[in-house]
Amino acid sequence: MSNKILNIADLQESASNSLPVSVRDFFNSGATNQVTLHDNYTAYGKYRLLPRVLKDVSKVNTSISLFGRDILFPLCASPAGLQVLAHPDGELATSRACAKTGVNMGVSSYTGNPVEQITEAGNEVGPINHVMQLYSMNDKAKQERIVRRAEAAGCKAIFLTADSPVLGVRWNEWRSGFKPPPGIGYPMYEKTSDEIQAQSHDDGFTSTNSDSHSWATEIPWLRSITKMEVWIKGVLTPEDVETAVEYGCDGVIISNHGGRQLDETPATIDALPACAKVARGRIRIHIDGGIRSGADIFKALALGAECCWVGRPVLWGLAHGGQQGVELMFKILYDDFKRCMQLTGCKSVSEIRPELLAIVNAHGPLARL
Ligand SMILES: Cc1cc2nc3c(=O)[nH]c(=O)nc-3n(C[C@H](O)[C@H](O)[C@H](O)COP(=O)(O)O)c2cc1C
Ligand SMILES: CCCCC(=O)C(=O)O
Repeated sequence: MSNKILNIADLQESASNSLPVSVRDFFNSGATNQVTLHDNYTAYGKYRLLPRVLKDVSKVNTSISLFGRDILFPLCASPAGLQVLAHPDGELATSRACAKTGVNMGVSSYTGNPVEQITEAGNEVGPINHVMQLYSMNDKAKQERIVRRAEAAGCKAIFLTADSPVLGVRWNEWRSGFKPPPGIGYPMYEKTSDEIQAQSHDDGFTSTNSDSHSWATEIPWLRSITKMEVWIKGVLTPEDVETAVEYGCDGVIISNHGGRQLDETPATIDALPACAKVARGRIRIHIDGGIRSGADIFKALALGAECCWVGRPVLWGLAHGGQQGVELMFKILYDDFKRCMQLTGCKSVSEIRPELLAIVNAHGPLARL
């Protein structure tokens, strides 16, 4: 194996070779037949880029503004749980790497490190904004404590994950009896290692999080207890974008949880255009799932997303080399995205438009969007 890491596939290979099989499978797998996991990557392949040539691209501005601050380029770290299984520094390393790179970080409520330490670790390195991911929980007082701790720690938004009233069908996790090794707790859930060890991963999730959640119970309540922005993570339809607008949410993340929840949902890049169409500037639209190259980021922006997020690439970066591995992951995608902008003739992110994409048509020439 070449030890040169030039792209995300190289990073995945390096990480996958270094992790115990049950952790590797927990990170890399999706639900049921892995259909959506696979579609998330491959659906990007149906689009082709239509460059405009002879443009002065000597000065390219890749930045966008998010939570009141410019970030280096339109990519941030999705909230993914249990990063301490990829590297002992876990979320602290991710936070430092995001700050060093100049992008934002989502903190999973299944973090192995408390949010206060995560935001502090990043802030010591440089400017960074964090968002706190949240599930609807049975114990509302505990859920409120997570929100209040996140706000006090400086988080800018809640990402309420809406696609997980129960966990997806995870055959690999059930076969391997996956759970974190002893010694790891969930500090946001106030769960000790002993409590975690006493249950299966699936039972732990189900007994803690709520399958009786609803827009009406969650959103006004969140609004009443926090000034942070409220975003919905896991939206795939224009109908749910419209509902998020009605409930006054600040943004939605078009996401199928990286193919880990309901299998056979559409690839997020396929769900995006209809969602962006109904948003009409009334709500912010971000996307995650299967983004592995600068061209993928470019395509998502051309189809209406304001910003992209990556989950597994962060975990692979961590497993490959801790903070430096995550920085390497972001550098690969930043360089790739910048070059993609230059080669398509875009000087700023606002110039990335649908006219620069075509769609592959199996029965004839490329179709313009
Ligand atoms: C190991 C792992 C753990 C995750 N944990 C959470 C979580 O705790 N909360 C959540 O909302 N999403 C979680 N996600 C989903 C990510 O936030 C994100 O939606 C997904 O990973 C994006 O797809 P990608 O991995 O293809 O980039 C997790 C994903 C992975 C791979
Ligand atoms: C560590 C629990 C993370 C739950 C989750 O959201 C996932 O596995 O996708």
